Amino acid sequence: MSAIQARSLNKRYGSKRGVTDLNLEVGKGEIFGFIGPNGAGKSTTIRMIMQLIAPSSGELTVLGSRITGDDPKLRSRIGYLPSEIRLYPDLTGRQALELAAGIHGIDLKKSPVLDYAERLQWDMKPKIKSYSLGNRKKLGILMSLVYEPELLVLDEPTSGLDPLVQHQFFEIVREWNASKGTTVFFSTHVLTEVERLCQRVAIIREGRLIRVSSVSELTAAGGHIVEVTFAEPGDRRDVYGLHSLDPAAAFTDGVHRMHVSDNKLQAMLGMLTDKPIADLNVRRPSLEERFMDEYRSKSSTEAGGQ
Ligand SMILES: Nc1ncnc2c1ncn2[C@@H]1O[C@H](COP(=O)(O)OP(=O)(O)OP(=O)(O)O)[C@@H](O)[C@H]1O
Repeated sequence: MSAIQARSLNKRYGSKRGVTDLNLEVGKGEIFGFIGPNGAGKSTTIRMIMQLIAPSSGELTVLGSRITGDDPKLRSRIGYLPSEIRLYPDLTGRQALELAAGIHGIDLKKSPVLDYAERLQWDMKPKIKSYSLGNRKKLGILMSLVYEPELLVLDEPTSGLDPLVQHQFFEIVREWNASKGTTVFFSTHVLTEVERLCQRVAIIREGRLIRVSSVSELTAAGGHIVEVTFAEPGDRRDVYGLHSLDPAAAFTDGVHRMHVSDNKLQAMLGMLTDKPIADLNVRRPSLEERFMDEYRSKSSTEAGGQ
């Protein structure tokens, strides 16, 4: 059974689009990334999953329940981290966490969340109103985990966290997913996070899903990046005819950079064998580079009127 299933899901805000014809399936136990630029529709999708806003049309099923209205029982099975956290300002961090645990009949002292608080270097004594953005975020993360939900829905969980804490957070999510089989659906702008953590990823742009695939497929399908520094200085693209294999071959800071499909790699390397090479790097594109490619290709398709 899927953890999340959307069929022809639409959300309009008056005449403005939120998301359009969204079809998405997230399997139970998956760690699923949801990426796209500002205003793409990530939070809109997440808010529909959390029943905070109603779809304009289409079907949405979460943990086997079709969403038709307010379903508090279903919501209590989902841990949610909103992009902007609003909490009781006069409670201390610990009191807020105790409150969240108590509502679900959980004894905070026996919960792994206290250990996670330490790993996230979170000070639970101050009042929430004195917390920095990062500390608020940590509290939000811990509150989403405290009652051991079946599904974690996280809207940009790492924004405002420093790199060490981000790393700890991802370790915790990975452990939680592995030990409890919790499904994780999270939105982010940080593609390296998706690459490190997710099995699959959906890319949304201007309210429409433009791709859903495994992270490895997305990077593998992108051919190879060949970066060459020649022993002779300066731009050698014309001299060595590099444009014949990649018309968009670039030259920056002494490095020639080509993007070639898998079936042209052999020809590219063959062409380089008799050239004076000082450094050569052949690699799969990063998710970020693939993501930019996806964007460019969709933009040019649309620009072509299709
Ligand atoms: N309450 C609202 N009223 C009107 N329009 C809205 C509302 N919320 C979102 N929108 C519009 O819906 C579209 C999708 O916004 P959404 O917040 O879902 O994007 P997002 O991908 O989460 O962006 P970001 O990365 O900036 O958080 C945008 O065009 C936005 O302006």
